[in-house]
Amino acid sequence: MTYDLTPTTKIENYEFAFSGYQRISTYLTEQIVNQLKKKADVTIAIECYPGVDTDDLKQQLVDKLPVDQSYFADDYAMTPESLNQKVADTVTDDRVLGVMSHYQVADFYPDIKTVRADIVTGSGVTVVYGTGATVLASNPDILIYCDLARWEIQLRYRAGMPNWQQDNADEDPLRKFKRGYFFEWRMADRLKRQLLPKTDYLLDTNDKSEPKLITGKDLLASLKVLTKQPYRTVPYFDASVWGGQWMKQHFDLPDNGQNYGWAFDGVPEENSLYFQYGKVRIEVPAMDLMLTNPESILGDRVFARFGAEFPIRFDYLDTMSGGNLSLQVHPMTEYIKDKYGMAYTQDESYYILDAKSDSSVYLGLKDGIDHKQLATDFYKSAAGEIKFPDEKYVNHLPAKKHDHFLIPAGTIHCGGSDTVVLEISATPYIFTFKMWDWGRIGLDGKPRPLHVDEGLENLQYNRTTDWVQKNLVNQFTPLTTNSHERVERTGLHATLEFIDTNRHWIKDEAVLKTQGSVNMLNLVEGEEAMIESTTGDFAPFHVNYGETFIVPSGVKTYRIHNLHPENGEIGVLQAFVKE
Ligand SMILES: O=P(O)(O)OC[C@H]1O[C@@H](O)[C@@H](O)[C@@H](O)[C@@H]1O
Repeated sequence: MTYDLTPTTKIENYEFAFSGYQRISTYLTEQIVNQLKKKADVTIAIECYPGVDTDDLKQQLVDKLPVDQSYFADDYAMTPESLNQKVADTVTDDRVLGVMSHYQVADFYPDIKTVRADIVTGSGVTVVYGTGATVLASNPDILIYCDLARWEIQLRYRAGMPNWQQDNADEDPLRKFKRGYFFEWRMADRLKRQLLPKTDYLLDTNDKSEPKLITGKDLLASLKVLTKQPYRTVPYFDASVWGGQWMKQHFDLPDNGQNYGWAFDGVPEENSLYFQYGKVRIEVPAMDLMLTNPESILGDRVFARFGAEFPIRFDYLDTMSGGNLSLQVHPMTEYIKDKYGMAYTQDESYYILDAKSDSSVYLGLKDGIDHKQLATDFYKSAAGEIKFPDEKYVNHLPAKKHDHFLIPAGTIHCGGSDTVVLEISATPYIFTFKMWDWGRIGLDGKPRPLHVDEGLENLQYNRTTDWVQKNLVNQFTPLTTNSHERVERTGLHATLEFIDTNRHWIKDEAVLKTQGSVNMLNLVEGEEAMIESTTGDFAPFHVNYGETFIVPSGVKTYRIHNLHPENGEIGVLQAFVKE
């Protein structure tokens, strides 16, 4: 078996799952007719995640229903000019970074009394659709939620989709993404959290030509299933200026004509989930699970600390036959809080999944360097006057398979070429202050944005060679050894980072504890393994080499079974939030 690109949870008992607008509109028409037998006036609200194709929705669904009047919610939102004024502090002028917004969708509908009254008094069948439909029609007879995954939104941005209420089809996709990340998705997720528990139907609009409809109850029941068993998110892959060829070969990825640098496999804020209902497969954002079941997934302790946010992120950085990442720094906790409104920072680590003889990691400063000169050289290299003399300032360390480099925020770092990194980090991932990008241009033909000022403000000058070796490189502590397994703690940094990682080398089988936290794991050595319930509560769950999987806190204990003991030990990396 190779890496599964479409991990799917099969749902056995469900009411129905329809695909295609025709089938969906026929069904909804029947529901409207049924409602009309009970009452004279029926209101339907179709709430849309920003990015849903509302023209399509109108033509293919709204116009096909027996409707007396329809309202496109977005038409009643404030003008783009007023909206931009209102969110200027959140969106900012930076190309990459904004400030986490506190907005609610309703904040952008300041003047809707009249239309609300019209909707309430309208006779016959009224449909309100768009982002903010439920702000206009807050108590509909039928509520439909149109969902869309973040990766699909990003692909649509790149293909020219504007942001919500904007006319920015041609804008830099980095800026569109920033607007989504800091503003639109936060606001939409807040509304979604209120609506999912009461929605009558979920419309999956990821595939424009083949939308799918299930009941809200079935969605909630399906999400509940995942709170009691291991599961995987649907991975996605993206090219990068430094990207490599390893994932293409090892994960059997389609040829994209260039490279794959990134794999998002274990970023619950961005990835999605697949559920199978008979012949119909539904895709929903993995955020839906967080928004509806945060305590069961995270565990009380982690939920109390992070709220409905999944705090651990696994992703891949593949530079095999590619280039170096940028030389970079992440913000310290106080800085990210004060400047970007984030509750915790981008603490990281690089687990080396595969390497060549020349693989390396840049980590921490050298001893005895001149700090002023360092800053001058960063500015000069940013201005294109010199090539940054990294060998003068930054440690360049050899990296081999199964090494683990810890990268608490404030530490200068960079992954070298010819390396496959499994990044095991805190969830934030765009707070990267690039300080030197090796003088190259990005895939879009422009230099990638540098943040030298911010980087210098956060650089920890005391993290030099000795400290780095003693604190950040292969800090392995043996925990237990028995006839079935060897367990070692491999990271992350003991006091500076909140994630712990244990590595289990399993001969035949071993029982793991969730440690009162959600667990995120990856099979870092061995072809395949089976995750089994110690209490018979879930069916055996199969994992292949390199797959990231999640075990909810409530599972408490689970067995990992080496399916090929004759081939030697398997290695499993287990991450959790430490006590
Ligand atoms: O920023 P580039 O050079 O693409 O580096 C790739 C990535 O490296 C990782 O360590 C993370 O810090 C990411 O936030 C970063 O974006």
